Amino acid sequence: MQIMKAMEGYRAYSAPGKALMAGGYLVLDPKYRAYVIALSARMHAVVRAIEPKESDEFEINVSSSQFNGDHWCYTLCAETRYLPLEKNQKKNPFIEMVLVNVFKYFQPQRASKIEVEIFSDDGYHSQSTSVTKRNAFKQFSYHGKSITEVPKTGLGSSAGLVVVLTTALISVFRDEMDLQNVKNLQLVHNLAQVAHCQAQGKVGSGFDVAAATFGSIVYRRFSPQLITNLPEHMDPTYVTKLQTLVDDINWNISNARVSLPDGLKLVMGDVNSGSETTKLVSKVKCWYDSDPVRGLKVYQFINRKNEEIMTALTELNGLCRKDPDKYEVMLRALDQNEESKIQQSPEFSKIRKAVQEIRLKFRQITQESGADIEPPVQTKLLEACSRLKGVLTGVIPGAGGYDAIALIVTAESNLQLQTEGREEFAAVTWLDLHQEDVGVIEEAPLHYQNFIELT
Ligand SMILES: Nc1ncnc2c1ncn2[C@@H]1O[C@H](COP(=O)(O)OP(=O)(O)O)[C@@H](O)[C@H]1O
Ligand SMILES: C[C@@](O)(CCOP(=O)(O)OP(=O)(O)O)CC(=O)O
Repeated sequence: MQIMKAMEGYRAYSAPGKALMAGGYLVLDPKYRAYVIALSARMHAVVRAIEPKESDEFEINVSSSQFNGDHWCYTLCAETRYLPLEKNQKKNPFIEMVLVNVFKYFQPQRASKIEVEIFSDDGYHSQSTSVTKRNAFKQFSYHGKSITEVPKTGLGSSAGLVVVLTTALISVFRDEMDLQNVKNLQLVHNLAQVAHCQAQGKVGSGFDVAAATFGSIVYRRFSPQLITNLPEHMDPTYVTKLQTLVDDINWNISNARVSLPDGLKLVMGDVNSGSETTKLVSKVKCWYDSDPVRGLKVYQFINRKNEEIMTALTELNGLCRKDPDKYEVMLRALDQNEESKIQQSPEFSKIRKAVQEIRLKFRQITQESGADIEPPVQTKLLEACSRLKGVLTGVIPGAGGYDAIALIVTAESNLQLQTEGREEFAAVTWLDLHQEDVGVIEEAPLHYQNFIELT
């Protein structure tokens, strides 16, 4: 009772990370669709508005205490058109751009102090020297370094942060924030895309923000001009243009919810190095532009294969509902690595063949563009993985490179056990993650209290 009282006025939200299983590079163009899996690693925000304030200045304190006690303290007010100022000139462009856009969109007048606590699940960062703290509901890792210094695994921490923080702040300005309501999700998504693009200083495809909002989806992007056409923040027309963009314009994105077929799960293996997506993207763009006719042909080929994968996954979803016995036999064949039986399943064969063809094309692009999309060491690793029991297929998700690998495997398989002590898997840490259907959700504020260090 005492605790419940102390939690009054708090709200909590979480949003998932992502793995782009099919559609890397192509998804930058609205012509092509991508298959995006939302992950169980989540970013969390607990928010409380303490009203009202004597002055007309809002004060927004954001803390991320897992990262050596990181915190940012912003002030802003209507007179300065909600330009956020950080007390100690500490930079966090993602937090800053969320504040700019949410405040400009809502134009709140009655100043208040707002406190937000950010938490992030383990999957987002390498955990080498962290300390675990837990309560009865959740546990988080605490690092001795600041957020910019802890190595990332590439699951989309900034997109998760932007989505969850946007949601938390909207909940301060809106009484109703039901996240089952599509309109509310669209509001979160649109504001978060604008903030994320502005913070990154570029317009990516936005699949990470879409997955953090909507969950596992087949995604088609918005036209980049929707965001690049916005004027500067201080332009007097920014507010109305932002409001129109967020509320009235059809972004034409696709975000149809998907789920891996029953009995299959996603496994991610961190290879502990990482790649710079921006550099890879610009090298691939140069390659494409050097011969656009050929580039288009290659993209169209890869796109057909991406679509084949998506169709086969849908067919598997149907099969496991219509003929669960047959489906079960197929899964057991995968579990036992019985090649002749696996080949009798047209869906499994289609997925494996399409992935092989896509990977082959990306290896060619790797050679021709100099962008390490599938470097030989990752090819070797994926080949070794494909020989393990229970593995349907595997890719280097997203932009590829030296990032984590993603495998689709049977729910029963245990890769940790199969790979332990084996030389060819020495570089891999299997991440404790799974696919999740849903995007941003409301959480119980009570679950984020009184964390105790494990000894
Ligand atoms: N837990 C967190 N607390 C505060 N800021 C965070 C957190 N996680 C991510 N960020 C912000 O996102 C940035 C990382 O974004 P980015 O380089 O795009 O990585 P990613 O690929 O994981 O999204 C950090 O430098 C920081 O500004
Ligand atoms: C090349 C891309 O299509 C996919 C990149 O996927 P990653 O998952 O590698 O992305 P980051 O988290 O931004 O590093 C670019 C894009 O879609 O924006």
